[in-house]
Amino acid sequence: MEIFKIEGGHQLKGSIQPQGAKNEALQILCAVLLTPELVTIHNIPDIVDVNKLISLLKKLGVKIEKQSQGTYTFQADNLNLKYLESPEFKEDGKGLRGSIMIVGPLLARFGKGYIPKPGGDKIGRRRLDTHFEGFIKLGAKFRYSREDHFYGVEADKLKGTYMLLEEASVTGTANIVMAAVLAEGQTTIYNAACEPYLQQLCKMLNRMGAKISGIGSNMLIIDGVNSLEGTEHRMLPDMIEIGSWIGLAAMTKSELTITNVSWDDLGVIPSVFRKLGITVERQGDDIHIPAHTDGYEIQSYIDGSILTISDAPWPGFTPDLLSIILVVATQARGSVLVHQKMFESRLFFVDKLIDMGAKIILCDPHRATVIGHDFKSTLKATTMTSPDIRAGVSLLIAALSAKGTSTIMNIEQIDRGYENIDERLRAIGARIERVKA
Ligand SMILES: CC(=O)N[C@H]1[C@@H](OP(=O)(O)OP(=O)(O)OC[C@H]2O[C@@H](n3ccc(=O)[nH]c3=O)[C@H](O)[C@@H]2O)O[C@H](CO)[C@@H](O)[C@@H]1O
Ligand SMILES: C=C(OP(=O)(O)O)C(=O)O
Repeated sequence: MEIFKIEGGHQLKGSIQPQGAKNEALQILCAVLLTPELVTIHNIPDIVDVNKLISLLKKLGVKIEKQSQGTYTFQADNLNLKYLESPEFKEDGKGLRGSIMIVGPLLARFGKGYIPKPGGDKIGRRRLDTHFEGFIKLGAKFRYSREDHFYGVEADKLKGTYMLLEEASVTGTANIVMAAVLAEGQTTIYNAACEPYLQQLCKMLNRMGAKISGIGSNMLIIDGVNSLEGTEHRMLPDMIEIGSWIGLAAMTKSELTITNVSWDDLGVIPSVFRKLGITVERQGDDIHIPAHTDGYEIQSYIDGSILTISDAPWPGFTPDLLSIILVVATQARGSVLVHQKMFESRLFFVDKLIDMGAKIILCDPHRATVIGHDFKSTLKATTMTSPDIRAGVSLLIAALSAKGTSTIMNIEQIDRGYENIDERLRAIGARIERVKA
Protein backbone atom coordinates (compact mmCIF):
# COMPACT_ATOMS: atom_id res chain seq x y z
CA MET A 1 0.00 0.00 0.00
CA GLU A 2 1.17 3.51 -0.75
CA ILE A 3 0.36 6.70 1.13
CA PHE A 4 0.97 10.40 0.58
CA LYS A 5 2.89 12.45 3.15
CA ILE A 6 2.10 16.11 2.67
CA GLU A 7 3.74 19.06 4.34
CA GLY A 8 1.19 21.84 4.02
CA GLY A 9 1.22 25.59 4.42
CA HIS A 10 3.47 26.42 1.44
CA GLN A 11 2.57 28.58 -1.52
CA LEU A 12 2.84 26.97 -4.95
CA LYS A 13 3.81 28.69 -8.19
CA GLY A 14 4.02 27.91 -11.87
CA SER A 15 1.95 26.25 -14.54
CA ILE A 16 0.26 22.92 -14.80
CA GLN A 17 -1.06 21.14 -17.89
CA PRO A 18 -4.28 19.16 -17.36
CA GLN A 19 -4.22 15.51 -18.38
CA GLY A 20 -6.54 14.04 -21.01
CA ALA A 21 -10.06 13.57 -19.67
CA LYS A 22 -10.69 10.38 -17.69
CA ASN A 23 -14.41 10.16 -18.39
CA GLU A 24 -13.96 10.89 -22.09
CA ALA A 25 -11.20 8.28 -22.36
CA LEU A 26 -13.48 5.59 -20.91
CA GLN A 27 -16.12 6.23 -23.61
CA ILE A 28 -13.68 6.58 -26.48
CA LEU A 29 -11.74 3.41 -25.62
CA CYS A 30 -14.98 1.39 -25.71
CA ALA A 31 -15.81 2.85 -29.13
CA VAL A 32 -12.77 1.14 -30.70
CA LEU A 33 -14.82 -2.09 -30.46
CA LEU A 34 -17.17 -0.78 -33.15
CA THR A 35 -14.79 -1.24 -36.08
CA PRO A 36 -12.32 -3.86 -37.33
CA GLU A 37 -10.16 -0.97 -38.62
CA LEU A 38 -7.31 0.88 -36.94
CA VAL A 39 -8.20 3.65 -34.46
CA THR A 40 -5.51 6.04 -33.20
CA ILE A 41 -6.16 7.93 -29.98
CA HIS A 42 -4.10 10.80 -28.55
CA ASN A 43 -3.92 12.35 -25.08
CA ILE A 44 -4.95 9.20 -23.20
CA PRO A 45 -4.30 9.81 -19.50
CA ASP A 46 -1.99 7.35 -17.73
CA ILE A 47 -4.33 6.62 -14.80
CA VAL A 48 -5.45 3.44 -13.09
CA ASP A 49 -9.03 3.32 -14.47
CA VAL A 50 -7.94 3.88 -18.05
CA ASN A 51 -5.12 1.35 -17.77
CA LYS A 52 -7.59 -1.21 -16.38
CA LEU A 53 -9.86 -0.68 -19.37
CA ILE A 54 -6.94 -0.95 -21.82
CA SER A 55 -5.95 -4.24 -20.18
CA LEU A 56 -9.55 -5.52 -20.43
CA LEU A 57 -9.68 -4.62 -24.15
CA LYS A 58 -6.38 -6.44 -24.66
CA LYS A 59 -7.77 -9.60 -23.06
CA LEU A 60 -10.80 -9.25 -25.31
CA GLY A 61 -8.42 -9.54 -28.25
CA VAL A 62 -8.01 -5.89 -29.29
CA LYS A 63 -4.53 -5.32 -30.74
CA ILE A 64 -3.10 -2.37 -28.85
CA GLU A 65 0.16 -0.56 -29.48
CA LYS A 66 1.58 2.34 -27.57
CA GLN A 67 3.03 4.83 -30.08
CA SER A 68 4.22 7.47 -27.61
CA GLN A 69 3.19 8.93 -24.25
CA GLY A 70 -0.62 9.18 -24.43
CA THR A 71 -0.95 7.90 -28.00
CA TYR A 72 -2.12 4.37 -28.75
CA THR A 73 -3.47 2.47 -31.76
CA PHE A 74 -6.29 -0.04 -31.37
CA GLN A 75 -7.57 -2.68 -33.77
CA ALA A 76 -10.55 -4.85 -32.90
CA ASP A 77 -10.44 -7.11 -35.97
CA ASN A 78 -10.26 -10.50 -34.29
CA LEU A 79 -11.89 -10.56 -30.87
CA ASN A 80 -11.83 -13.31 -28.29
CA LEU A 81 -15.49 -13.18 -27.22
CA LYS A 82 -15.04 -16.29 -25.04
CA TYR A 83 -13.25 -14.03 -22.55
CA LEU A 84 -16.66 -12.44 -21.80
CA GLU A 85 -17.81 -15.72 -20.26
CA SER A 86 -14.66 -16.35 -18.26
CA PRO A 87 -14.28 -15.95 -14.46
CA GLU A 88 -11.37 -13.60 -15.22
CA PHE A 89 -13.72 -11.18 -17.02
CA LYS A 90 -16.09 -11.22 -14.04
CA GLU A 91 -13.21 -9.88 -11.94
CA ASP A 92 -11.78 -7.46 -14.51
CA GLY A 93 -15.16 -5.93 -15.42
CA LYS A 94 -15.87 -5.08 -11.77
CA GLY A 95 -12.74 -2.97 -11.51
CA LEU A 96 -14.16 0.32 -12.82
CA ARG A 97 -17.38 2.10 -13.76
CA GLY A 98 -16.36 2.76 -17.37
CA SER A 99 -16.28 -0.95 -18.31
CA ILE A 100 -20.08 -0.84 -18.61
CA MET A 101 -19.62 0.95 -21.94
CA ILE A 102 -18.21 -2.12 -23.71
CA VAL A 103 -21.76 -3.56 -23.71
CA GLY A 104 -23.30 -1.24 -26.34
CA PRO A 105 -20.54 -1.68 -28.96
CA LEU A 106 -20.36 -5.48 -28.43
CA LEU A 107 -24.13 -5.84 -28.69
CA ALA A 108 -24.23 -3.77 -31.88
CA ARG A 109 -21.34 -5.51 -33.63
CA PHE A 110 -21.48 -9.09 -32.30
CA GLY A 111 -25.08 -9.45 -31.05
CA LYS A 112 -24.15 -9.91 -27.40
CA GLY A 113 -22.75 -7.88 -24.55
CA TYR A 114 -22.09 -8.94 -20.95
CA ILE A 115 -20.80 -7.17 -17.87
CA PRO A 116 -20.54 -7.84 -14.14
CA LYS A 117 -21.86 -5.04 -11.90
CA PRO A 118 -19.19 -2.43 -12.59
CA GLY A 119 -17.11 -0.71 -9.91
CA GLY A 120 -16.22 2.96 -9.64
CA ASP A 121 -16.72 5.27 -6.72
CA LYS A 122 -18.87 4.17 -3.82
CA ILE A 123 -20.82 7.39 -3.68
CA GLY A 124 -24.38 6.10 -3.43
CA ARG A 125 -26.67 3.95 -5.55
CA ARG A 126 -25.51 3.84 -9.16
CA ARG A 127 -28.13 2.03 -11.12
CA LEU A 128 -27.78 0.80 -14.69
CA ASP A 129 -31.46 0.68 -15.64
CA THR A 130 -31.15 3.48 -18.21
CA HIS A 131 -28.49 1.54 -20.12
CA PHE A 132 -30.43 -1.71 -20.28
CA GLU A 133 -33.84 -0.12 -20.88
CA GLY A 134 -32.26 1.54 -23.92
CA PHE A 135 -30.86 -1.75 -25.26
CA ILE A 136 -34.22 -3.47 -24.70
CA LYS A 137 -35.94 -0.68 -26.67
CA LEU A 138 -33.52 -1.38 -29.52
CA GLY A 139 -34.71 -5.00 -29.50
CA ALA A 140 -32.24 -6.77 -27.20
CA LYS A 141 -33.17 -9.57 -24.79
CA PHE A 142 -31.99 -8.83 -21.27
CA ARG A 143 -30.94 -11.17 -18.50
CA TYR A 144 -29.54 -10.56 -15.06
CA SER A 145 -28.17 -13.02 -12.57
CA ARG A 146 -28.77 -11.77 -9.03
CA GLU A 147 -26.40 -14.41 -7.70
CA ASP A 148 -23.26 -13.02 -9.29
CA HIS A 149 -24.64 -9.60 -10.37
CA PHE A 150 -23.98 -10.38 -14.01
CA TYR A 151 -25.82 -8.48 -16.75
CA GLY A 152 -26.30 -9.66 -20.34
CA VAL A 153 -28.01 -8.48 -23.51
CA GLU A 154 -28.37 -10.37 -26.78
CA ALA A 155 -29.98 -9.60 -30.14
CA ASP A 156 -29.79 -10.96 -33.70
CA LYS A 157 -30.33 -7.47 -34.92
CA LEU A 158 -31.03 -4.07 -33.35
CA LYS A 159 -33.81 -1.83 -34.69
CA GLY A 160 -33.86 1.94 -34.34
CA THR A 161 -36.67 3.44 -32.30
CA TYR A 162 -37.73 6.50 -30.26
CA MET A 163 -36.75 6.56 -26.61
CA LEU A 164 -37.17 9.05 -23.80
CA LEU A 165 -34.53 8.34 -21.15
CA GLU A 166 -35.71 8.39 -17.55
CA GLU A 167 -32.51 10.24 -16.59
CA ALA A 168 -29.79 11.94 -18.60
CA SER A 169 -27.24 9.28 -17.65
CA VAL A 170 -23.78 10.04 -19.03
CA THR A 171 -22.44 6.50 -19.47
CA GLY A 172 -26.00 5.32 -20.30
CA THR A 173 -26.31 7.74 -23.21
CA ALA A 174 -22.83 6.82 -24.50
CA ASN A 175 -23.67 3.12 -24.32
CA ILE A 176 -27.00 3.47 -26.14
CA VAL A 177 -25.48 5.74 -28.83
CA MET A 178 -22.76 3.14 -29.49
CA ALA A 179 -25.43 0.45 -29.94
CA ALA A 180 -27.71 2.62 -32.09
CA VAL A 181 -25.06 3.66 -34.63
CA LEU A 182 -25.10 0.11 -36.05
CA ALA A 183 -28.87 -0.52 -35.60
CA GLU A 184 -31.24 -0.76 -38.56
CA GLY A 185 -33.10 2.53 -39.18
CA GLN A 186 -33.41 5.64 -37.06
CA THR A 187 -33.04 5.99 -33.30
CA THR A 188 -34.06 9.11 -31.40
CA ILE A 189 -32.69 9.52 -27.88
CA TYR A 190 -34.49 12.27 -25.97
CA ASN A 191 -33.25 13.46 -22.55
CA ALA A 192 -29.78 12.41 -23.70
CA ALA A 193 -26.79 13.55 -21.66
CA CYS A 194 -24.90 16.17 -23.66
CA GLU A 195 -21.67 16.94 -21.82
CA PRO A 196 -18.54 17.72 -23.89
CA TYR A 197 -17.21 14.15 -23.56
CA LEU A 198 -20.37 12.77 -25.13
CA GLN A 199 -20.09 15.35 -27.86
CA GLN A 200 -16.54 14.18 -28.45
CA LEU A 201 -17.73 10.56 -28.67
CA CYS A 202 -20.46 11.45 -31.17
CA LYS A 203 -18.04 13.48 -33.32
CA MET A 204 -15.58 10.58 -33.33
CA LEU A 205 -18.35 8.14 -34.32
CA ASN A 206 -19.39 10.46 -37.18
CA ARG A 207 -15.78 10.50 -38.41
CA MET A 208 -15.97 6.70 -38.40
CA GLY A 209 -19.03 6.89 -40.69
CA ALA A 210 -21.91 7.09 -38.19
CA LYS A 211 -24.80 9.48 -38.79
CA ILE A 212 -25.56 11.28 -35.55
CA SER A 213 -27.24 14.68 -35.45
CA GLY A 214 -28.29 16.90 -32.55
CA ILE A 215 -24.81 16.66 -30.99
CA GLY A 216 -24.60 18.93 -27.93
CA SER A 217 -28.37 18.92 -27.42
CA ASN A 218 -30.56 16.57 -25.36
CA MET A 219 -32.06 15.02 -28.47
CA LEU A 220 -29.79 12.81 -30.54
CA ILE A 221 -31.00 11.42 -33.86
CA ILE A 222 -29.02 8.48 -35.16
CA ASP A 223 -29.43 6.92 -38.59
CA GLY A 224 -27.97 3.43 -38.39
CA VAL A 225 -25.21 2.33 -40.80
CA ASN A 226 -23.90 -1.16 -41.64
CA SER A 227 -20.30 -0.70 -40.55
CA LEU A 228 -17.83 1.85 -39.24
CA GLU A 229 -14.27 2.71 -40.30
CA GLY A 230 -11.09 3.54 -38.43
CA THR A 231 -10.28 7.10 -37.32
CA GLU A 232 -7.99 9.32 -35.27
CA HIS A 233 -9.12 11.11 -32.11
CA ARG A 234 -7.70 13.46 -29.49
CA MET A 235 -9.05 13.62 -25.94
CA LEU A 236 -10.04 16.98 -24.39
CA PRO A 237 -8.27 18.18 -21.23
CA ASP A 238 -9.93 16.87 -18.06
CA MET A 239 -12.36 19.53 -16.78
CA ILE A 240 -12.53 17.94 -13.33
CA GLU A 241 -8.77 18.17 -13.03
CA ILE A 242 -8.94 21.80 -14.19
CA GLY A 243 -11.50 22.59 -11.47
CA SER A 244 -9.34 20.78 -8.91
CA TRP A 245 -6.34 22.98 -9.78
CA ILE A 246 -8.46 26.18 -9.57
CA GLY A 247 -9.45 25.14 -6.05
CA LEU A 248 -5.89 24.20 -5.15
CA ALA A 249 -4.55 27.61 -6.24
CA ALA A 250 -7.14 29.56 -4.22
CA MET A 251 -6.84 27.48 -1.07
CA THR A 252 -3.02 27.68 -1.00
CA LYS A 253 -3.02 31.40 -2.02
CA SER A 254 -0.86 30.44 -5.00
CA GLU A 255 -0.46 31.99 -8.43
CA LEU A 256 -1.06 29.22 -10.95
CA THR A 257 -1.56 28.99 -14.69
CA ILE A 258 -3.53 26.03 -15.97
CA THR A 259 -2.58 25.63 -19.60
CA ASN A 260 -4.59 24.61 -22.69
CA VAL A 261 -7.87 24.12 -20.88
CA SER A 262 -10.23 24.23 -23.88
CA TRP A 263 -12.19 27.12 -22.32
CA ASP A 264 -15.18 26.70 -24.57
CA ASP A 265 -15.80 23.21 -23.14
CA LEU A 266 -15.74 24.27 -19.49
CA GLY A 267 -19.38 25.40 -19.34
CA VAL A 268 -20.26 27.01 -15.99
CA ILE A 269 -17.16 25.74 -14.16
CA PRO A 270 -15.23 29.08 -14.18
CA SER A 271 -18.28 31.09 -13.14
CA VAL A 272 -19.10 28.76 -10.23
CA PHE A 273 -15.58 29.22 -8.83
CA ARG A 274 -16.00 32.97 -9.34
CA LYS A 275 -19.12 32.81 -7.14
CA LEU A 276 -16.81 31.68 -4.33
CA GLY A 277 -14.90 34.93 -4.92
CA ILE A 278 -12.00 33.31 -6.79
CA THR A 279 -10.47 35.31 -9.64
CA VAL A 280 -10.39 33.07 -12.72
CA GLU A 281 -8.72 34.94 -15.59
CA ARG A 282 -8.82 33.86 -19.21
CA GLN A 283 -5.46 34.19 -20.99
CA GLY A 284 -5.86 32.76 -24.48
CA ASP A 285 -6.70 29.13 -23.82
CA ASP A 286 -5.09 29.18 -20.36
CA ILE A 287 -6.60 29.90 -16.97
CA HIS A 288 -4.62 32.22 -14.74
CA ILE A 289 -5.31 32.29 -11.02
CA PRO A 290 -3.54 35.15 -9.24
CA ALA A 291 -2.37 34.64 -5.66
CA HIS A 292 -5.38 35.34 -3.41
CA THR A 293 -3.27 37.07 -0.76
CA ASP A 294 -6.35 38.77 0.75
CA GLY A 295 -8.50 35.64 0.57
CA TYR A 296 -11.74 35.31 -1.39
CA GLU A 297 -15.31 36.27 -0.56
CA ILE A 298 -18.37 34.16 -1.32
CA GLN A 299 -21.05 36.08 -3.18
CA SER A 300 -24.62 36.08 -1.97
CA TYR A 301 -27.75 36.20 -4.11
CA ILE A 302 -29.12 39.57 -5.29
CA ASP A 303 -31.54 39.62 -2.34
CA GLY A 304 -28.68 39.01 0.09
CA SER A 305 -29.56 35.36 0.84
CA ILE A 306 -26.91 32.63 1.22
CA LEU A 307 -25.48 31.12 -1.97
CA THR A 308 -26.24 27.49 -2.88
CA ILE A 309 -23.96 25.53 -5.20
CA SER A 310 -25.56 22.36 -6.54
CA ASP A 311 -25.01 19.88 -9.33
CA ALA A 312 -27.18 19.21 -12.38
CA PRO A 313 -26.82 17.26 -15.63
CA TRP A 314 -24.77 19.19 -18.22
CA PRO A 315 -24.85 22.12 -18.94
CA GLY A 316 -25.37 22.35 -15.18
CA PHE A 317 -22.49 22.10 -12.73
CA THR A 318 -20.82 18.68 -12.64
CA PRO A 319 -21.30 16.69 -9.40
CA ASP A 320 -17.64 15.64 -9.61
CA LEU A 321 -16.48 19.13 -8.61
CA LEU A 322 -18.73 19.68 -5.59
CA SER A 323 -16.26 18.07 -3.17
CA ILE A 324 -13.60 20.53 -4.39
CA ILE A 325 -16.03 23.47 -3.99
CA LEU A 326 -16.72 22.32 -0.46
CA VAL A 327 -13.10 22.22 0.64
CA VAL A 328 -12.28 25.56 -0.99
CA ALA A 329 -15.25 27.18 0.78
CA THR A 330 -13.78 26.24 4.19
CA GLN A 331 -11.27 29.12 3.85
CA ALA A 332 -13.52 31.64 2.09
CA ARG A 333 -15.08 34.75 3.61
CA GLY A 334 -18.78 33.98 4.01
CA SER A 335 -21.06 30.96 3.90
CA VAL A 336 -22.38 28.62 1.23
CA LEU A 337 -24.76 25.68 1.07
CA VAL A 338 -23.35 22.79 -1.01
CA HIS A 339 -26.16 20.60 -2.35
CA GLN A 340 -25.06 17.29 -3.93
CA LYS A 341 -28.29 16.24 -5.65
CA MET A 342 -27.13 13.24 -7.69
CA PHE A 343 -25.19 11.09 -5.25
CA GLU A 344 -26.30 10.33 -1.72
CA SER A 345 -23.04 9.24 -0.06
CA ARG A 346 -20.58 11.72 -1.43
CA LEU A 347 -20.53 14.27 1.38
CA PHE A 348 -19.66 12.03 4.32
CA PHE A 349 -15.97 12.90 3.90
CA VAL A 350 -16.71 16.29 5.51
CA ASP A 351 -16.10 14.57 8.87
CA LYS A 352 -12.39 14.58 8.00
CA LEU A 353 -12.47 18.28 7.21
CA ILE A 354 -14.33 18.96 10.48
CA ASP A 355 -11.53 17.02 12.29
CA MET A 356 -9.07 19.39 10.63
CA GLY A 357 -10.96 22.36 12.05
CA ALA A 358 -13.29 23.30 9.18
CA LYS A 359 -16.68 24.79 10.07
CA ILE A 360 -19.16 22.57 8.28
CA ILE A 361 -22.65 21.40 9.20
CA LEU A 362 -23.74 18.24 7.39
CA CYS A 363 -27.46 19.00 7.17
CA ASP A 364 -28.35 15.62 5.62
CA PRO A 365 -26.56 13.21 3.22
CA HIS A 366 -27.07 15.63 0.33
CA ARG A 367 -26.44 19.05 1.88
CA ALA A 368 -23.63 20.68 3.80
CA THR A 369 -23.34 24.27 5.02
CA VAL A 370 -19.83 25.67 5.06
CA ILE A 371 -18.87 28.71 7.11
CA GLY A 372 -15.52 29.92 5.83
CA HIS A 373 -12.57 30.79 8.09
CA ASP A 374 -11.22 33.57 5.84
CA PHE A 375 -7.75 32.17 6.65
CA LYS A 376 -8.08 33.49 10.21
CA SER A 377 -7.55 29.94 11.34
CA THR A 378 -5.71 27.36 9.26
CA LEU A 379 -6.71 23.71 9.00
CA LYS A 380 -4.74 21.28 11.17
CA ALA A 381 -2.71 18.49 9.61
CA THR A 382 -4.04 15.00 10.22
CA THR A 383 -4.13 11.39 8.97
CA MET A 384 -7.02 10.59 6.64
CA THR A 385 -8.34 7.94 4.30
CA SER A 386 -9.55 8.85 0.87
CA PRO A 387 -13.09 7.44 0.43
CA ASP A 388 -13.52 8.30 -3.27
CA ILE A 389 -11.57 9.94 -6.05
CA ARG A 390 -12.83 13.52 -5.68
CA ALA A 391 -13.02 13.47 -1.87
CA GLY A 392 -9.43 12.17 -2.06
CA VAL A 393 -8.25 15.19 -4.02
CA SER A 394 -10.25 17.54 -1.81
CA LEU A 395 -8.46 16.10 1.24
CA LEU A 396 -5.17 16.49 -0.58
CA ILE A 397 -5.93 20.17 -1.22
CA ALA A 398 -6.91 20.57 2.44
CA ALA A 399 -3.61 18.94 3.47
CA LEU A 400 -1.59 21.26 1.21
CA SER A 401 -3.20 24.29 2.87
CA ALA A 402 -2.97 22.90 6.43
CA LYS A 403 -0.17 23.58 8.91
CA GLY A 404 2.03 20.54 9.52
CA THR A 405 2.38 17.14 7.90
CA SER A 406 -0.70 15.16 6.88
CA THR A 407 -0.95 11.56 5.74
CA ILE A 408 -3.44 10.37 3.15
CA MET A 409 -4.09 6.63 3.03
CA ASN A 410 -5.86 4.68 0.30
CA ILE A 411 -4.36 6.82 -2.45
CA GLU A 412 -5.31 4.29 -5.15
CA GLN A 413 -8.57 6.24 -5.16
CA ILE A 414 -6.69 9.34 -6.29
CA ASP A 415 -4.48 7.43 -8.76
CA ARG A 416 -7.67 6.14 -10.38
CA GLY A 417 -8.18 9.51 -12.02
CA TYR A 418 -5.15 11.81 -11.58
CA GLU A 419 -2.00 11.11 -13.59
CA ASN A 420 1.24 11.17 -11.69
CA ILE A 421 -0.24 13.69 -9.28
CA ASP A 422 2.61 13.79 -6.76
CA GLU A 423 5.29 14.52 -9.36
CA ARG A 424 3.17 17.15 -11.12
CA LEU A 425 2.40 18.89 -7.82
CA ARG A 426 6.06 18.77 -6.75
CA ALA A 427 6.92 20.57 -10.01
CA ILE A 428 4.87 23.59 -8.83
CA GLY A 429 6.38 23.54 -5.35
CA ALA A 430 4.18 21.16 -3.35
CA ARG A 431 5.83 19.12 -0.62
CA ILE A 432 4.28 15.75 -1.24
CA GLU A 433 5.91 12.32 -1.08
CA ARG A 434 4.56 8.91 -2.07
CA VAL A 435 5.76 6.36 0.45
CA LYS A 436 5.22 2.64 0.90
CA ALA A 437 3.25 1.98 4.06
C1 LIG B 1 -17.20 7.02 -15.89
C2 LIG B 1 -18.02 8.26 -15.90
O1 LIG B 1 -18.21 8.88 -16.92
N1 LIG B 1 -18.48 8.66 -14.70
C3 LIG B 1 -19.28 9.87 -14.61
C4 LIG B 1 -20.69 9.58 -15.03
O2 LIG B 1 -21.15 8.51 -14.23
P1 LIG B 1 -22.48 7.71 -14.59
O3 LIG B 1 -22.71 7.71 -16.06
O4 LIG B 1 -22.36 6.44 -13.87
O5 LIG B 1 -23.59 8.61 -13.92
P2 LIG B 1 -25.08 8.82 -14.40
O6 LIG B 1 -25.09 10.03 -15.29
O7 LIG B 1 -25.64 7.56 -14.93
O8 LIG B 1 -25.86 9.14 -13.05
C5 LIG B 1 -25.30 9.58 -11.88
C6 LIG B 1 -26.27 9.53 -10.75
O9 LIG B 1 -27.08 10.64 -10.75
C7 LIG B 1 -28.43 10.29 -10.87
N2 LIG B 1 -28.99 11.21 -11.82
C8 LIG B 1 -28.50 11.24 -13.07
C9 LIG B 1 -29.03 12.11 -14.00
C10 LIG B 1 -30.07 12.96 -13.58
O10 LIG B 1 -30.60 13.72 -14.38
N3 LIG B 1 -30.49 12.92 -12.29
C11 LIG B 1 -29.95 12.06 -11.39
O11 LIG B 1 -30.33 12.05 -10.24
C12 LIG B 1 -28.44 8.87 -11.35
O12 LIG B 1 -29.60 8.18 -10.90
C13 LIG B 1 -27.20 8.33 -10.74
O13 LIG B 1 -27.44 7.95 -9.42
O14 LIG B 1 -21.51 10.74 -14.86
C14 LIG B 1 -21.61 11.19 -13.50
C15 LIG B 1 -22.57 12.37 -13.50
O15 LIG B 1 -22.03 13.46 -14.19
C16 LIG B 1 -20.22 11.53 -12.97
O16 LIG B 1 -20.34 11.81 -11.59
C17 LIG B 1 -19.24 10.37 -13.17
O17 LIG B 1 -17.93 10.81 -12.91
C1 LIG C 1 -17.46 9.39 -9.91
C2 LIG C 1 -16.39 9.39 -10.69
O1 LIG C 1 -15.91 8.36 -11.39
P1 LIG C 1 -16.56 6.92 -11.68
O2 LIG C 1 -17.86 7.19 -12.39
O3 LIG C 1 -15.56 6.28 -12.58
O4 LIG C 1 -16.71 6.26 -10.36
C3 LIG C 1 -15.57 10.61 -10.88
O5 LIG C 1 -14.78 10.64 -11.82
O6 LIG C 1 -15.69 11.56 -10.08
